[in-house]
Amino acid sequence: AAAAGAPVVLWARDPDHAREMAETRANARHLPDVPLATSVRPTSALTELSGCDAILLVVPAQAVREVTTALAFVLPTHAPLVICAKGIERDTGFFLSDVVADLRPGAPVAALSGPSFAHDVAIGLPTAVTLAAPDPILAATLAARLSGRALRVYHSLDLRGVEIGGAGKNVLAIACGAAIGRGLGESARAALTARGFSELMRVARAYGGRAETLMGLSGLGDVVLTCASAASRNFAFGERLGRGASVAEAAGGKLVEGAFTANALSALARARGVEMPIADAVAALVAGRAGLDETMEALMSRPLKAED
Ligand SMILES: NC(=O)C1=CN([C@@H]2O[C@H](COP(=O)(O)OP(=O)(O)OC[C@H]3O[C@@H](n4cnc5c(N)ncnc54)[C@H](OP(=O)(O)O)[C@@H]3O)[C@@H](O)[C@H]2O)C=CC1
Ligand SMILES: O=C(CO)COP(=O)(O)O
Repeated sequence: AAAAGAPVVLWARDPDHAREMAETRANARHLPDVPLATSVRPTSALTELSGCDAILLVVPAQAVREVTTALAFVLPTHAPLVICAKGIERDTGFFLSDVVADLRPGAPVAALSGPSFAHDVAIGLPTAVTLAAPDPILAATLAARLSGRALRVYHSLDLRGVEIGGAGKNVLAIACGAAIGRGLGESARAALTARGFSELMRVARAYGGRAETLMGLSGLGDVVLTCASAASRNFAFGERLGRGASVAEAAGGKLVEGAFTANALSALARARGVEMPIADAVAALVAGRAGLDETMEALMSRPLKAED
């Protein structure tokens, strides 16, 4: 947002962290080698967001409800909230836009998603993402305001499709990482990526998402990035599981959104009669209901069918 020319209030929950960022003009905890742009003003006072005309909600998916609840007290109803997390609420199975709509009824909501490692964006490497909102003017306006020299923000009306692509790709990345960690090879990774993508298309269709959205940046684009890169926390988590680590060891204290999302995604699919065997397998793996070899065996012995 700062690179696109906006003055930015950067809220952090920890007052010491906000103070340190304001003093050092860097975020040593999360992006240590990237100086803060001069137009970024760190704070830990939520009330300082009340004058902002758009909010980027960049917290883990499972924290969206807590932070939105607090924000609802300070934001005017017309201020759009842009969800940047990729996941599904584990306890309720809600899409994140439904969590936000629940807490801020009638307020504008959008989602920003796509292939974009935070560090790449922060240092100004070329990146393209999608901003979706049901309101076409809001989607186009927010996308234009966030786009800059290095970050291209496309806009879309398909909020559900964008949310499903972002949440689902993390689950697929775990499957791909596990296959690589177990030594199953690049061909297995490609098979899991393609068949997993087909699962995402099916579940998105069942929830009203458009195929074009899934084939775009927030779907295929992010599947390609996350399933192929060891820099992805979800992929790296899967890779460590594949090498025999326990779930806790594999996570290593890092945020692994796919591990929180897999079960909820499987349940959403089942509720609409959609088959997602790869997501089911990841859900079983991260819950400790099945081992990796057993999971692969079950996937490989599924009845053959026409490719869909
Ligand atoms: N990192 C990346 O490259 C990308 C991440 N995303 C998505 O963005 C989301 C956040 O990921 P990421 O930024 O990496 O995660 P982090 O773990 O770095 O957390 C982001 C921020 O959220 C804060 N936070 C966590 N829990 C709470 C809470 N309960 N209340 C208030 N603040 C909280 C953290 O604060 P504190 O520092 O105090 O812990 C931190 O500043 C995820 O859904 C991820 O999938 C999407 C694209 C790229
Ligand atoms: O969403 C991301 C890139 O688009 C980041 O993925 P990880 O959370 O797996 O690191």
